[in-house]
Amino acid sequence: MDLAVGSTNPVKVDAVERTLERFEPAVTAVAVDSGVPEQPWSIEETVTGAETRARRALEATDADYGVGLEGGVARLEGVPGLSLIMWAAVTDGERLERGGGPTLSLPDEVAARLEAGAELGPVMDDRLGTDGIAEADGAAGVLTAGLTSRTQALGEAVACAFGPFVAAGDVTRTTDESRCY
Ligand SMILES: O=c1[nH]c(=O)c2ncn([C@@H]3O[C@H](COP(=O)(O)OP(=O)(O)OP(=O)(O)O)[C@@H](O)[C@H]3O)c2[nH]1
Ligand SMILES: [Mg+2]
Repeated sequence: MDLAVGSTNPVKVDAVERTLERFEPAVTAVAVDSGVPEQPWSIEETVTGAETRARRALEATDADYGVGLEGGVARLEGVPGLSLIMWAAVTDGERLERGGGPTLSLPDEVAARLEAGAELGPVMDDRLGTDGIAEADGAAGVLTAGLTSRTQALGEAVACAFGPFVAAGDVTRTTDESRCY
């Protein structure tokens, strides 16, 4: 099974490879424009970014599926403050499915800097004195003290978006006698 991921961020590629390893996919990372701001500021923008990445990754390759992953922030109804959200989208060129990943609250001082127009990754790096936390544990890992990680969290979104294709019987586990199709 060939997959095209609409990002060259190794955390996103890793999330796809780990979640779907049972299908032994050949994964190609494709740099694509998400079509949304660098820092998505709503569920809608985040979902749209994931969808656009999935479609453009598939268009750029002859993969079986395009996978898009987008992180964003949003003020969620019923949840105080600003939340980190993440969404995945998977398309086979005809059908597109979406899945959400874990959500967590961002510290008020981080929220204030994002409100002022900053991007989450750089803000986290500045707070932690790191370089490229978004391509490592991520805010998801740091803010949960390692109980999860950005890779693991994004992997849950991938599972929710790819699952419908598996449940529909479009994809089967690779074994000696059968193959993904
Ligand atoms: O430290 C972080 N931990 C996270 O858990 C996380 N989730 C999202 N972001 C940040 O939100 C913006 C859009 O995210 P994003 O989907 O564009 O990802 P990205 O920019 O890292 O990769 P990519 O654009 O090369 O695919 C970027 O500023 C990301 O840094 C995170 N930063
Ligand atoms: Mg980005």
